[in-house]
Amino acid sequence: MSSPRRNIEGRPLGACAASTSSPGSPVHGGGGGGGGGGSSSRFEFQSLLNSRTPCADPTCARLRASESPVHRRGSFPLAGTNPSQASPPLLPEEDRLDLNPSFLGIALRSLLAIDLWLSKKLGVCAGESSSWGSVRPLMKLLEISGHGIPWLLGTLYCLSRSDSWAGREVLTNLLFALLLDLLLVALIKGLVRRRRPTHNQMDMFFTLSVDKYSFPSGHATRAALVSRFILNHLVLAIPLRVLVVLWAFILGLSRVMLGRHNVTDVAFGFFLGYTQYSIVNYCWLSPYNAPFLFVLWNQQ
Ligand SMILES: CC(C)=CCC/C(C)=C/COP(=O)(O)O
Repeated sequence: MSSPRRNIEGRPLGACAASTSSPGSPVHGGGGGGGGGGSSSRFEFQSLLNSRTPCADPTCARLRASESPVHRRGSFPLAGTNPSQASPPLLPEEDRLDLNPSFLGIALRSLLAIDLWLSKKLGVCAGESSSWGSVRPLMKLLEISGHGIPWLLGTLYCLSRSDSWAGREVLTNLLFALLLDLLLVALIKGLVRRRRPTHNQMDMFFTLSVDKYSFPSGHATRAALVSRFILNHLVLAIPLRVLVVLWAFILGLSRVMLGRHNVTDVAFGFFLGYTQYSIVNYCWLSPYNAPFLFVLWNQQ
């Protein structure tokens, strides 16, 4: 929301004084009982508020000029004409606010342009006729390996078969992690509403309505979350650990290669999944803090 413009004294700045105002009007600080000298800035303030027509007087012209983008930065000479009233050369408040967004805006736009360009370049399996179209079936197999349904069903199945407390505890937390992931990804997708790349074919297996949006990649969040979870809670030999990390990385890359996502969707997905694991670890469910859950599993 833009704040009302202010003059150098921090007062609200409306449009300029009317060139149509009579010499006796308060605009000129003359006549009508208006004061000269010491009270001129008060009249200037009134005139700024009361008129939106172009101005002729030089003080007002300077005020107008200060509002133009060319003059905004570093233009301070807006104080009253009396040198004793000169304010310190501070940037008007709205100028200080505007400098950052414009820099951020340029940086973001550049990042998005690079993102779109790179994603299009990497989308080599986006269709059967694409340059790597023959690898598409393999990429789609990878897609299923990171889909929410197999992970949820697999975890529930293992939970029903688990006969140790330790196993149940780990699986309960994996289930919690998967559900939290689905919720957060759906929430962010619904809020951000970034469309999938135009070269994507929407032929994905079992999607939710928010999955028409691409930011962040749900497969990437799951890949990061699940792989971090596995590495921390399963005792695996080194080659298997490397395989888990490779799976997560290739799954993320395959989202861009299939044309499902832009690079930033996947990058943010990895970050989100990594962070989600920290949340799950922080809220770790155990028979001590969530006994009802474990009693429930026991009754199965
Ligand atoms: C229906 C369930 C349980 C999960 C949906 C899984 C899904 C289709 C996610 C979309 O992933 P991307 O955002 O990576 O395309």
